[in-house]
Amino acid sequence: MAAALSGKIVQNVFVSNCNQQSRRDCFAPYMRNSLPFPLIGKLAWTGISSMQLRALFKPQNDFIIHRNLHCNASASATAVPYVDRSDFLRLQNGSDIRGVAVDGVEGEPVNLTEPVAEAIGAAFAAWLVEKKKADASQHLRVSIGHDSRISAKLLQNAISRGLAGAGLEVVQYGLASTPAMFNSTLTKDEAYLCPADGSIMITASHLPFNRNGFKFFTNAGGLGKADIKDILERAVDLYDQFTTESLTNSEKKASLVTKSVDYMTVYTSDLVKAVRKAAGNVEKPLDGFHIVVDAGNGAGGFFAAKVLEPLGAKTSGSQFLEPDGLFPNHIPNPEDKTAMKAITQAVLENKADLGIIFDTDVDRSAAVDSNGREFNRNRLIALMAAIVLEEHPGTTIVTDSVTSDGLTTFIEKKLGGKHHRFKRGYKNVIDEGIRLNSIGEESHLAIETSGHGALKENHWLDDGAYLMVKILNKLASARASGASGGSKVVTDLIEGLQEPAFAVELRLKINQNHPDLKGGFFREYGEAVLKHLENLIASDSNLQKAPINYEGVRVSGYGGWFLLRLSLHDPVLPLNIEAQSNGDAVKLGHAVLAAVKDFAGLEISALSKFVGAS
Ligand SMILES: O=P(O)(O)OC[C@H]1O[C@H](O)[C@H](O)[C@@H](O)[C@@H]1O
Repeated sequence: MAAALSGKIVQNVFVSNCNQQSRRDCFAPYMRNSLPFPLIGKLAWTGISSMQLRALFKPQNDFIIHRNLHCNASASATAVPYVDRSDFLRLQNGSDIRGVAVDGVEGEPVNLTEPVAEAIGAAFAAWLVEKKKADASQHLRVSIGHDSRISAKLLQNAISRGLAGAGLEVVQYGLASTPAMFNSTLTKDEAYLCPADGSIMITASHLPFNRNGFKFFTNAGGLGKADIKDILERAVDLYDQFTTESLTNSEKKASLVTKSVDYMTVYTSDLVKAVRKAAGNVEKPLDGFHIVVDAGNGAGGFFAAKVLEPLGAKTSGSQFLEPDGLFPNHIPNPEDKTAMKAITQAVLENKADLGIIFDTDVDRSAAVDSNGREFNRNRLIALMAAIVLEEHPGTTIVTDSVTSDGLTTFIEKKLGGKHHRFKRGYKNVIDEGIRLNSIGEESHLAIETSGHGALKENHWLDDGAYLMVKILNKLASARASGASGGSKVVTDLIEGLQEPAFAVELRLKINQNHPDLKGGFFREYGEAVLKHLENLIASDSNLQKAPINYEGVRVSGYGGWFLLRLSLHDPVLPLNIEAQSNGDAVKLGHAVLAAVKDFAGLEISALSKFVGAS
C-alpha cells in the first residue's frame, strides 16, 4: 500500500504499549530524549506499569516542582484500574478533553491514562460512525497528531488502539498543529490519505507539562460541548468492558492498521501557496524581510523553515523552535508576559522586521513589529480587523467579551465595521461568526483576545498560523508596491486605536467546599454573585450597565469599564478592569468589592489587595 501511494506514507507504524519486557526498551529512550535536564540519578522502574524518574535534576522551569515524574502508565498488561464515572466525565473541559497525563506534581494525580485514552478513541470511533451514518463496509479514517508534550506518544498510541479496535483506519501525523488536524478533514489528496473523516489533536495548549488532552474535528469543524459529553459517556461504558485480554487484542490489531503520513508538508505548502497567491504568484514575496519566530518549544517551529524560508524571508534569530515538552524557556502562550517579552527581545536584538509567536499547538499567535510593539490581545484583533475590513468593508467582527471599549470605537468609527462583542471561548466566538452569516449578517472574522482567530475565507479554521499569513500578505504587497520600512505598513494599520492606560485581570476563586454553597454547584453560586452585583450597580449613578452584553456583568464608569463573569471551565469569577488611570481602576474595583464581599465562599483577597483594602 505504501508504495502505491507515492511514498508519502512513511510506514506502517507499530503501536506498542511497551508492556512487560518490551516496555523498558521502548519507553525509556523516549523519556530520556524528552527531558532537557541532566540526569544525575538513575532511571528506575517502580512497578510493572509505571516508570519513575528518580533524577536529581535542577528544575529549569517553573512548572516542575517535584523530582519524580511518572509518565502516564497504566498498562494494558495489568488489571484495568477502576475509574469512577464522574471522574471520567470531569475530563471534559468545554469543547476539549483535558487531564493529567504525567505524574510528579503534588495534588495532581494522573487521570488521563492509556486505557482511558484507548476508551476515548473507541468512543470517538463509535460517535463518528453514527455521525457519518457509515455502514460496516466503510472504513472511516481518522488522523491523529500531537504537540511536543512528553506524554504525546503514549497517548497517541493508546487512542490509536481504541480507534483501530473499532475497525477504523488510523493515520498518525506525529508532531503537528491543531489547525493542520482540522485541515486534514478538508484536504482531498489520497496520496496523503486525505480527507480524514475525523481528526484528533493531542494537546493541552499552554498548560503545564504534566497535562494533556484531545481536540476533535470533522469537516464540519471542531466538536462542541455536547459532542464531547456524548463521547465521554460512551467512553465510560466502553472502559467498563475493558479486560486485560481485550486491551492486548486491540494492541495487535492497531499494529496492523495504523499508518503514518507526513501531513505537515501538505498543510505548510498550503500556507506558502496562500501567501504567493496573494502576492500575485511571486515565488519569494518575502525576499528581504527578516522575521523571527518563537515557538516556545511547542509544535510551531515548522513556521520558520517550512513557511517563511520558502517565501524568501530570513529567519535567523528565531528561537525555541525545537519541540521540548518541558517548555524550558517560557510558557508557549501569546497572552503570557514573559513569552511576549522573549519574542520582543529577539526582534530588537536581531533588528528584525517582524516577530511571530505561537502557543504550543499553533491555534493561537501574536506578532511584534520592528520597534518591539506587540500585536497581541486587543491590538491583534484591531490589526486583523483592519486587514479583513479592507477586504470586506462593513463586515462584522466577532470578538470575545473581554475586549476593550477602545477596540469597539476603532472597529466602528475608524474602520467602518461592526463590533459584535460576544462571549469568551474560541468555539463560542467562531460559532457566533458562523451563526451570523447563516442569518444573513455578513461576518468574516471571529477572534479572541487569547489569540485564537478564524476567518471565513479559511473555512472558519481556528488557526494561529493563518492569522500570521494575513500579516505576511500585507508585508508582501507593500514590498511589491515598492514601499520600504519593514513592518511599518502593519503598524500603521492600527493607528488611532485607543488603549487603556491601565488594564488588569483578577481571578476570584469560588471555594467549592464552603458551607455557603450548601453542596450546590459553583455555577449557581457564581450566578448569585453576579445577580447581586447587577442589583447594586443599578443604584449607583456613577456606573452604567452595558446595554448589550452576552456574558457576566459589564459596567462602564469613571472613564473605564469592568466585566465580572464566570470562567468557562473553572470555579472562578474572572474580573477584568480597564481604566485611564490606576485611581479610576481602583474606583471600579471598589464597586465590585462592595458586591462580592458578602459572599464568604468567594476568595476576594486579590481584589481587596488591588483596591488597597487589605
Ligand atoms: O473563562 P476562562 O477561565 O477565562 O477561560 C477562557 C479560555 O478558556 C480556554 O483557554 C479557551 O481555549 C479559550 O478560548 C478561552 O478564552
